[in-house]
Amino acid sequence: MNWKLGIIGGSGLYALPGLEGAEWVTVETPFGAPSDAVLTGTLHGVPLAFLPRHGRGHRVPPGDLNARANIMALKILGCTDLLSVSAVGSLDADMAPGDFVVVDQFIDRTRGRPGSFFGPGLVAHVPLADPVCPRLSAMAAAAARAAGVRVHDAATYLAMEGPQFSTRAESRLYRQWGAQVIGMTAMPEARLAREAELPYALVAMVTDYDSWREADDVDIASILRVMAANADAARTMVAGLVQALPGVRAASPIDTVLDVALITDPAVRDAALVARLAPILRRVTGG
Ligand SMILES: CSC[C@H]1O[C@H](OP(=O)(O)O)[C@H](O)[C@@H]1O
Ligand SMILES: Nc1ncnc2[nH]cnc12
Repeated sequence: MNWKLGIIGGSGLYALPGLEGAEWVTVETPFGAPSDAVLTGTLHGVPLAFLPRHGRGHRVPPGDLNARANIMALKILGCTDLLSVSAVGSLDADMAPGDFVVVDQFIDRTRGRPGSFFGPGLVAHVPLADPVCPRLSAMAAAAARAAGVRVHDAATYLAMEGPQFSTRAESRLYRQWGAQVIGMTAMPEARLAREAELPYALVAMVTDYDSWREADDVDIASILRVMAANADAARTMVAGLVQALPGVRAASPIDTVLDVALITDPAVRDAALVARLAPILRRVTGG
């Protein structure tokens, strides 16, 4: 088995019961501490590493998430692929609370969040035209369907800064932009996963209709109710997904994006930043 699936659990998904050899592991990263310890173990023979995005008990607000540490921790643990699970509001009348939406595009409206592992002294420009992994997304969609959930196979996710929900005018504007679901966390997470050469899929669980639909104004109490039901379905989806993984993981083009993305001449690279990025650069530099 050459898969190791990293799972980032969003609002309502703070643990993954039923793992064999389950252990909460504390991981330090060169970018600081992730949101919490990482639950490791195997499920149906597949190694998993589960990180509750906001920490157990939901302590970290979206704008304070250390997404670099979260992604780096899963990279350090040897994850090959990342499945992210998030609660979202719907901007599309057809995407109803309780539905799962497999996101394939993003509009990033977050502000001031550290959005790259790279920086002065080591510049990389990874492609992001197709920001998610089609293979993992398709398998997650199939597993969600098998879990009895209504699934939408593609959608654009608008990442807002939060933590407040959108005004009605913002919500209407995002609909005009073609966004179909809205959340506060998948960016810069998805772009960092790409920089870390980790194929990433996002299953968004619809909890509400956001603010554009006046009859169904978003409120946290109803979100929490839907989230509880969604979380059970998400756990069933994960169990189905790991059982459907092919025995041998074929290489993905995302595994090697840094081969062409790193632009800084090795002679002038910043040694300290190179060292900080060791878990990501090891494959490229052979170190
Ligand atoms: C509890 S509703 C708002 C909250 O839920 C989503 O978090 P996540 O993506 O981690 O499931 C949304 O982005 C907000 O952070
Ligand atoms: N309406 C909404 N806006 C932003 N994030 C959300 N997460 C769940 N519902 C949301």
